Amino acid sequence: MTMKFGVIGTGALGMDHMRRIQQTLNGGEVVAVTDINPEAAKQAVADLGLNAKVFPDDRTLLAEGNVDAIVITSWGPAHKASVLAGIEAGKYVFCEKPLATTAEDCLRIVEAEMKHGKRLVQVGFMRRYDSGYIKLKEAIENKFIGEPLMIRAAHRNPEVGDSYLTNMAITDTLIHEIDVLHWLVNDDYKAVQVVYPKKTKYASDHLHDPQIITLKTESGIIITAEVFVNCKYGYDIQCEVIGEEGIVTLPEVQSVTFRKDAKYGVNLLMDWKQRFIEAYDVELQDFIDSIQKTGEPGGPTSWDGYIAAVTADACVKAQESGGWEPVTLKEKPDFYRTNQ
Ligand SMILES: NC(=O)C1=CN([C@@H]2O[C@H](COP(=O)(O)OP(=O)(O)OC[C@H]3O[C@@H](n4cnc5c(N)ncnc54)[C@H](O)[C@@H]3O)[C@@H](O)[C@H]2O)C=CC1
Ligand SMILES: O=C1[C@H](O)[C@H](O)[C@@H](O)[C@H](O)[C@H]1O
Repeated sequence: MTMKFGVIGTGALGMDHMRRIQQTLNGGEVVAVTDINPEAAKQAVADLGLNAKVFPDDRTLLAEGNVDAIVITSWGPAHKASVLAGIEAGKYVFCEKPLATTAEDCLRIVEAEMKHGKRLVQVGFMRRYDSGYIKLKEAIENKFIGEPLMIRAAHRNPEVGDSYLTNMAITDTLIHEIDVLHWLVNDDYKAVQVVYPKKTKYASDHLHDPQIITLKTESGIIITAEVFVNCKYGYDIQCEVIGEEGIVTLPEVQSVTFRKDAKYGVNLLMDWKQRFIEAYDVELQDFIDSIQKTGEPGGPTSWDGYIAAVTADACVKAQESGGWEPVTLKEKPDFYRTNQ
């Protein structure tokens, strides 16, 4: 049975997801699209050769698009309304990060999904599907390094534009580490702190860059995560878990080693789109397969989206205060207590 998708937001990632649904994955088809820029939606249909109808907005698409599921790849502030509309219509929802821009709005989504009575929502935290992070999690779960004690992470972009603001280092960029790192060690965050090292000359006047975020978990693990979005040299994601008996490190991106012009080295990526390209495929294929097999998506839930939002809120507060800020989560509902 082919899953009929409606896509809300036909920009960069929307195009990527439509392309993978149509050309790479099994069991899905894009039959409806919408964008606040209607020309962008029409162009997407033409460029991808879709047999899809363009709708004026998400609600009309849900009402008339004859879809089984929606993919939300609009701007973050628009996600909440589309997620709630999808749940109200009883449709499955794949929502790109963030689930919503505030913890309060994530709770509204949690309440709506629980009221509906079964899980409909998967959040696009694709690093959980990356083979490197999966290998890290397996090593930790198998006690290969003993108990994890510390994590050192780095999220580096070659450069960002003037529209990139200090808080986006948390809400847009670190949000990936916020989700994947507590999943990695199966622990909750307790408190966070942000410090600003010496600023790079390549950062806009208004932007603190780099930033170092320290996260403390309930079991006492200390995570230091560097966000450096004008590092110039490449798009570089690092993660090292230090345990009682050893260390496990996220594998480097595969590249040929070269010897040329009296140099020896490897190529680094410059574009985030390539770094987790397989994980994007796997997360969406899992969304399709899990729904067809169990009637529910199997990936990161609305509750994971809530955890990320609460933690991000604390980090943004810590950017201002310079001190430790608590991460205070509500009790996890049984509705979301499934093995992931
Ligand atoms: N998982 C990941 O690694 C990544 C996730 N993202 C997330 O994906 C989402 C989209 O990001 P990009 O594609 O880079 O942005 P983009 O700006 O390229 O595309 C967003 C599109 O959504 C449209 N849009 C905005 N509000 C809308 C609304 N209310 N209804 C319908 N369309 C609307 C815009 O017109 C635009 O065409 C963001 O939430 C972003 O955080 C983006 C990059 C990577
Ligand atoms: O979600 C993303 C991308 O996946 C990159 O990892 C980040 O660097 C970027 O800021 C954000 O849009």
